[in-house]
Amino acid sequence: MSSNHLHIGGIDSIELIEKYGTPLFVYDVQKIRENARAFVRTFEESGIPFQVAYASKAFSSVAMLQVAKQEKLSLDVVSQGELHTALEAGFPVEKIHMHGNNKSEDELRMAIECGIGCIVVDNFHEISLLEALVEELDTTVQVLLRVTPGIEAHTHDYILTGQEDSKFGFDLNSNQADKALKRLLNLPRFRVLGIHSHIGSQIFETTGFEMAIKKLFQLLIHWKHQYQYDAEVVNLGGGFGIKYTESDQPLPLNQYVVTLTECVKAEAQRLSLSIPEIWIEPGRSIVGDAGITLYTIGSLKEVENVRKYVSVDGGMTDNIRPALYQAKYQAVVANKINDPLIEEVSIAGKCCESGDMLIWDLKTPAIESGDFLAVFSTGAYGYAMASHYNRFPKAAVVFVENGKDQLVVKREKYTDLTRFDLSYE
Ligand SMILES: Cc1ncc(COP(=O)(O)O)c(C=O)c1O
Ligand SMILES: N[C@@H](CCCC[NH3+])C(=O)O
Repeated sequence: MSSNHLHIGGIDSIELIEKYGTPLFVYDVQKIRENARAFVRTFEESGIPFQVAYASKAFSSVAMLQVAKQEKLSLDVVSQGELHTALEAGFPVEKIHMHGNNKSEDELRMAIECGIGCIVVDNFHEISLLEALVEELDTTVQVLLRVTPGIEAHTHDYILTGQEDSKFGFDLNSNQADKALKRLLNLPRFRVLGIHSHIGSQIFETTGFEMAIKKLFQLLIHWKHQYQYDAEVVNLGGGFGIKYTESDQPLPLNQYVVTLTECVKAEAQRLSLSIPEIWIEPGRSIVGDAGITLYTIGSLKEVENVRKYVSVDGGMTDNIRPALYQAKYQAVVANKINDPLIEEVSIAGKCCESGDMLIWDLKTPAIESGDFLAVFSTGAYGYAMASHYNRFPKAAVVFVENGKDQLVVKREKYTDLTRFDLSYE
């Protein structure tokens, strides 16, 4: 173990590189557990019945979902593939919630047939599909109604979801949500558990959540008076921000829950409504800061008086976020963590795209080819959004915990890339 090497979960990152190669995603499992427990513990302290559903879109793999299961979380899936992964992981199906703005009949059938806990209904087309399916399968289904509360959270436009002009959910202002509820209440095979709203992702302030809660409670009191309908569940979605760089100032995770539960209690009291069960769906805030990506540094190019490009053996294929959202990341040279920072470089990926840049203007020690770069907080929407662009095989994923490392997703081989190709001679 060298003191000049980055250690992750008590393990020397360079030893991990020697063992598994690069690019490599490494997750500190203890950190995942701490994040999950911060949410769960704070809910327990609030006295409000709750579910913390891990949004598996942030990082879905069998091992990850097994950790979520061990932490007694529920699960949010948005596709048949995510549901399949959950079932492979042995995740309790009654604790799985299914999302999606365009769920196919096949997806809905699979969800109902496996006994999913609840389907978050997004639109009228889906209600029709579900209606036919529950008749055909002679069964019942529990649903939440996803509404768009008309809140503009302060985050990147592409990760906003709660505004009126959105592809997700039933709009509150045009009475779509009322129409959907009325329709569902007339369908005896449907049990409407309550409502769902998700205002966006990577949100630091609690104001947006509080505004959403107020809007949702206005809806609940209206529904109570108008349709004698009492919601059992209010799902407030995910979106809790994490620290990527020094300029990010997220709240401690428990603080989000304290604010949400206090606001719920106050609204329920003000409107004389009983306190519903509160569900949340954090993804990024459970796995984001638990993941680090390790790369090998290859070519170096100096554009005189402009910048120095340092290229790594991954890039937009394992982390599309800088290209997609101008996301910023912090990184260190993993084999020189105590060396003085004397250079300023920009980290380029390996793809044939000028936009494949991971970090601009990073302060580093003197860099040489063969050094290793560790990019922090890549645990969410990194591997999950990985692609095969330029036919790069997907990276491997390793979990570290209690001083031990374990491969949990194998590195793809070149033969995996042509596995589905058929010849045309
Ligand atoms: C409906 C829903 N729930 C939960 C999440 C998870 O969000 P985050 O990873 O920001 O917590 C998302 C993604 O933004 C989402 O669309
Ligand atoms: N994928 C996005 C967040 C949106 C995900 C879910 N609605 C990100 O990397 O930040």
